[in-house]
Amino acid sequence: MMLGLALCTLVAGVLPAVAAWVGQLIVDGVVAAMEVQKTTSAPPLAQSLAPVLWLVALEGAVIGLIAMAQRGLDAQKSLLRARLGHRVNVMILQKAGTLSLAQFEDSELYDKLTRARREASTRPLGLVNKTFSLLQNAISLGSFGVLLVQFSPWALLILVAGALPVFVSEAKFSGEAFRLFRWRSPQSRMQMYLETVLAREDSIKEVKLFGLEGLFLQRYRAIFNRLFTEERRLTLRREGWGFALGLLGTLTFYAAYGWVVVETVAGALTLGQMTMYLMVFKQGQSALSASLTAISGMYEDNLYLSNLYEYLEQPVEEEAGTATRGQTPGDGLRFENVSFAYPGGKEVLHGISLHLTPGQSLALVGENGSGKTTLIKLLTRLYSPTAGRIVLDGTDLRDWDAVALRERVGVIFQDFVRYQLPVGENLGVGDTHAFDDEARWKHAARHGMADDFIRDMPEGYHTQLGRWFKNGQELSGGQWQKIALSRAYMRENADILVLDEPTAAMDPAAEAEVFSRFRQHSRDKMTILISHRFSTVRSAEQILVVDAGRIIERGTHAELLAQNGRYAALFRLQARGYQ
Ligand SMILES: Nc1ncnc2c1ncn2[C@@H]1O[C@H](COP(=O)(O)OP(=O)(O)OP(=O)(O)O)[C@@H](O)[C@H]1O
Repeated sequence: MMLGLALCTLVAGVLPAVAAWVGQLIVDGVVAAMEVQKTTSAPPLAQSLAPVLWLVALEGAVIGLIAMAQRGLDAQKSLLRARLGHRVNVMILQKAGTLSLAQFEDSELYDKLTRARREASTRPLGLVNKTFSLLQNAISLGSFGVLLVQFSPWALLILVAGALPVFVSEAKFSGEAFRLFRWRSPQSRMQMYLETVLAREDSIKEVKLFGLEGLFLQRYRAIFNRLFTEERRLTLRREGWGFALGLLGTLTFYAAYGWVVVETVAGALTLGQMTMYLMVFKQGQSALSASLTAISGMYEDNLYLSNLYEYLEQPVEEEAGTATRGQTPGDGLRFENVSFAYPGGKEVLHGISLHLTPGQSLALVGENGSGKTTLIKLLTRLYSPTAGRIVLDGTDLRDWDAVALRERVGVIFQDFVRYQLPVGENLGVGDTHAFDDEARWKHAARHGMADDFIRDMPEGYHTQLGRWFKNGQELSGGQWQKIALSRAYMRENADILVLDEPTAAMDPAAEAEVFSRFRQHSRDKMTILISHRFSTVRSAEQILVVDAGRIIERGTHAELLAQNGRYAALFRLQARGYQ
């Protein structure tokens, strides 16, 4: 493809000069033929016409070739655009996959990612296109130069002098445009966010009911107006200067025009040469300004690409661990004096210690924001403790091989993802090895109590979920939770199962059933359950009460009731509600 591009560029670059030269031959040929026809001993008309007509045909052929090369260039460029855009997008997404959760939550990095994505498909291609356009125009310019120098080297100089000021101002404004783009990037992100809220099915319900359209749209407009003021200022200045300095180009053209006319009338140039020089000067001017525009455009593209490089070169945490087995298999999971603060935040977990042996069940209870989910994020190594350590089978989590660890832990978070995919694949994501395995989907769905309603769906396990795609079905909150639960059952090899509020949206009968199945299924596994419902928590072998990042009570349900502390108080409160 690159070879084709280079060839077409060469042809499209050289031929315009050839066309101008043939044009000169034609005019001179015509003038000569007319002279001959005026004499008394004129040969037959056809004889004088033939050479000129051949030249006309040649000119036609050259123009045809230029058109062909130009088309060839366009076709190859648009294919390149598709491929290059895709390649860059894949690079961006691949990189996103290696970033840690903490990096994702860092707004500055997120900003880089969004900016990179927004410019991804256009800038790299722009750079390639401009390189070829520069090459093509430089070749044209070179060949025009060869012709023009024969008239006068001064003409060449005038040509260059006329174009330079526009170039300098363009380069300056490119830099300014880029700085503006960077400056407004947080606001643009807010705009994108508002667009999402106003136009996506998952938020539109609330937006409508609360009547937020006007409010959000107003905010959207306000951001636009603020950004637009800056943009208008820059555009007006850019175009104003472009026009004023561009006039210089027109001026030099007409000066050269006058000069060529004078020379022709004085007899130094033939009519054909005059036509050729005018054409060469005109086209040379546009080739030169196209080259210079390409250079300043390349500079601008490079500025934007620097943002892409910055993002791609973002250091990622090394996954240094290699252990696939623990030092003391069967020891289970230990938190040893673990404390944690989110990056840039204050400490949210303080000195947490716990021990969970294989086959044991643990429940975490505590107020909103007490740190339960955070504890699970540490266990799954989405974050690392700021102090203390977490040990699985005698080996620090940090020393575990990432894949081996992932295989052992199955987690369903409160805010599990509702994939806009067929229902079967929504289960399959629970185990990438069995992503397409229908038998495993069904097995998991039976455990998670999702099998019944899935079979009633129009296309069973192949029914599309969500509203983004054709025939997508929406599920109820409880049904979604059953899907999430089944997803956890897909992880057959995991021996640590974590459910973070898995049944909040289920009806009581379903919830009771879910837990009796869960216990049966996970007899030999370690289970951690987070719930605000004491009916689900009470049967756990170990219950931890978390308060403001500390474990304040621990024991079985009976022990905790006997202690008559926070747990007992909360339990009675909830029990009273049911009486
Ligand atoms: N990504 C985050 N970055 C910074 N702080 C966070 C983040 N996630 C949670 N926090 C803070 O950490 C604390 C504990 O949050 P966590 O989600 O662990 O609570 P929780 O006990 O699971 O609450 P809930 O019962 O509401 O689910 C809260 O004060 C919260 O503001």
